[in-house]
Amino acid sequence: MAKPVSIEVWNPNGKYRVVSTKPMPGTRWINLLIQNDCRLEICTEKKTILSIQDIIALIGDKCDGVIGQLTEDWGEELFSALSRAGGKAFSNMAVGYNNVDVDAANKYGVAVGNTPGVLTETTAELAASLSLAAARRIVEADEFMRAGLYDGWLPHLFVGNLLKGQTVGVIGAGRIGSAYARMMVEGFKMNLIYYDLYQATRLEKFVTGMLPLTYGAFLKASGETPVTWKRASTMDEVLQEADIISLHPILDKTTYHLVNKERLSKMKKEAILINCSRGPVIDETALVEHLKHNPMFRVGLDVFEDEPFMKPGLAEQKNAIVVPHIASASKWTREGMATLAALNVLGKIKGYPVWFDGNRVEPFLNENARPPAACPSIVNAKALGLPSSKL
Ligand SMILES: NC(=O)c1ccc[n+]([C@@H]2O[C@H](COP(=O)([O-])OP(=O)(O)OC[C@H]3O[C@@H](n4cnc5c(N)ncnc54)[C@H](O)[C@@H]3O)[C@@H](O)[C@H]2O)c1
Ligand SMILES: O=C(O)[C@H](O)CO
Repeated sequence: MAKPVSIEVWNPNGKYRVVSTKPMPGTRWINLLIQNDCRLEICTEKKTILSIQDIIALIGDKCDGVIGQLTEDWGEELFSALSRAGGKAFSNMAVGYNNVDVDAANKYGVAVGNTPGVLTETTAELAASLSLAAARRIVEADEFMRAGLYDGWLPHLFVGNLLKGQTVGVIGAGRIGSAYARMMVEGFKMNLIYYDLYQATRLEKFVTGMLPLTYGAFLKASGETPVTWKRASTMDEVLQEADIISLHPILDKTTYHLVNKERLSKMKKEAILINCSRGPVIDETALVEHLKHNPMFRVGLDVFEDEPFMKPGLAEQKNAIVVPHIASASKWTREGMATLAALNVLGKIKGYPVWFDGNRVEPFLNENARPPAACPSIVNAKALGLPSSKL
């Protein structure tokens, strides 16, 4: 028998029972659910990561849908419990869904939602922030200053890397990887090399394409050296050529330990590696060793292999900047993620179709208009045979 978990209840007489495993930012998501006849139960338990048993207790005997978090292990046990309770929808409040066993969800006919698009720029901005902080050694310099060690300007004090004219490498040039690439190319006039399984046509066009308004054409017209781009045919090409490399693929079997000991050794000695995707994309133990032996190599990490923990030795490395998985943490984005997650669950409960393009979710985010009668993004829509619509 599962232990009861503390909850806050909204609209107790609502017809549909929806559970959120965490309080989420903003109120729009709450209002949208209760205005649509949902009884909403928000888990207020103090511990950060809920266990499977906690979530089973939250689901209870009758539950129409759950909004959950990337820290939860959504597999056979939870989807069977949700299905037994009559549930048909689950949404992660995240774009990444490597914590979800989609095959198990398919088996129980549960739709799985995620929250693409709304976090693209925010996440890319954190990757850009980490790139700058690592290149200019901002965290080390801040610690030095606060420790009272600054006793005057010196020619060698905290010398870092100039970005302009250097090469930025992007691995996984999807929504976030492309947004980051644009920021670094446009903001710092860096040349671009990227690796992805697919061609990032819009990104390539942005950098140099033939249209009069592209960035490359603009630089040329202003008498500046145009930036260049290259699609690498192997990931190793990016590792060897780039001065800063930012990782933005999904986490799956093909990207687990994509950056390992051997690949680290192919990177330039003074390169910078940024990870705002998922921790296991890097072999973190190998990274710690690499940082120890290459003091001029720097990393900026938002995600970790055994989150919330770091591998032994990482915290002691001065050439590592570490932040606690905050890449999507801007107010607008987090409120938008909550809205998309709630609308995924609500849409399925109401029998709405699935929105035609998870890259164009803006209509759901307009606070002054009623959102489209659709689920913004359901990752297993095809497997479940759910109809899609532009409305
Ligand atoms: N740190 C954070 O807070 C944070 C925030 C948002 C997203 N993320 C992570 O970033 C990921 C990407 O998000 P997105 O919206 O850009 O997704 P996306 O699907 O638009 O982009 C992912 C890209 O990775 C590419 N890819 C897949 N397998 C690859 C491989 N083996 N080698 C190279 N490229 C490969 C895909 O082709 C795609 O272009 C998410 O899945 C999530 O895990 C993290
Ligand atoms: O996948 C995601 O969305 C992030 O990790 C949290 O924003």
